[in-house]
Amino acid sequence: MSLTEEEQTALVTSEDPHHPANLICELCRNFYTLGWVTGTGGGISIRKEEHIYIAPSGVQKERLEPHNMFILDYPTLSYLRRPTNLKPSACTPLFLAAYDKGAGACIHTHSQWAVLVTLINKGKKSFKIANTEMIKGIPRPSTGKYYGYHDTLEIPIIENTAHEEDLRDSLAQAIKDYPDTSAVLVRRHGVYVWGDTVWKAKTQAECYDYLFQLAVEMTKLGLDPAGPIDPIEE
Ligand SMILES: CSC[C@@H](O)[C@@H](O)C(=O)COP(=O)(O)O
Ligand SMILES: [Zn+2]
Repeated sequence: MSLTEEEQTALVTSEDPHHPANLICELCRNFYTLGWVTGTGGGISIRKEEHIYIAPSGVQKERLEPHNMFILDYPTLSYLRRPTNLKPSACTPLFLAAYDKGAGACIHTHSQWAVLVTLINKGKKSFKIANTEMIKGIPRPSTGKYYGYHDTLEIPIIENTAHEEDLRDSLAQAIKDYPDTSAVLVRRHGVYVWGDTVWKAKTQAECYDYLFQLAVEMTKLGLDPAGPIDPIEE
């Protein structure tokens, strides 16, 4: 299905700040200030009905414009819009793995806290944290609710590859092996976080980044992020 130039332009032109083409630009500017998408790394993709919006590859994410966006028809995966002078993000196959899980949006950060938490868990295939308030910001699909304060949150860690797109199979496998997760850590690289909506993906990414930083700082203090609550001395 090929669209006319005018039809393609209409898909990325809107005054609505919540339009995916506008929202990707705004959120990347926000995420840049957090150190999540610096140096062209990281990004976000948003699904609107059968259209998936994807930013171009190798560009400064904090300087994106709505007319830079690629649009994929889902699930046919045919491009409805391909800016001629750009390539789609190398994260595209990984974003698609999240959409296959039913996501409404997927965020990829290069947060240093995500990288460090994979290093304090070197040799391990997952990161665990428990008994921490912000765990309650993460949904638990098997219960249809959210994790509780006393739950143990477990996030899979996959090994990085030379090229982003080569992560797809191991990320898809991690999603299958951890049905209650909404994030996959990539060792020495960053994290992918997805949510039912762009706002859930955003708040979940914020909760995860908080938990990653807390785990790193706890470990520096000799505390176990997945440890029990200490008894109160009478
Ligand atoms: C600084 S290079 C970073 C990339 O290799 C990759 O890890 C990344 O997250 C962004 O890929 P991109 O294709 O630019 O969207
Ligand atoms: Zn990356």
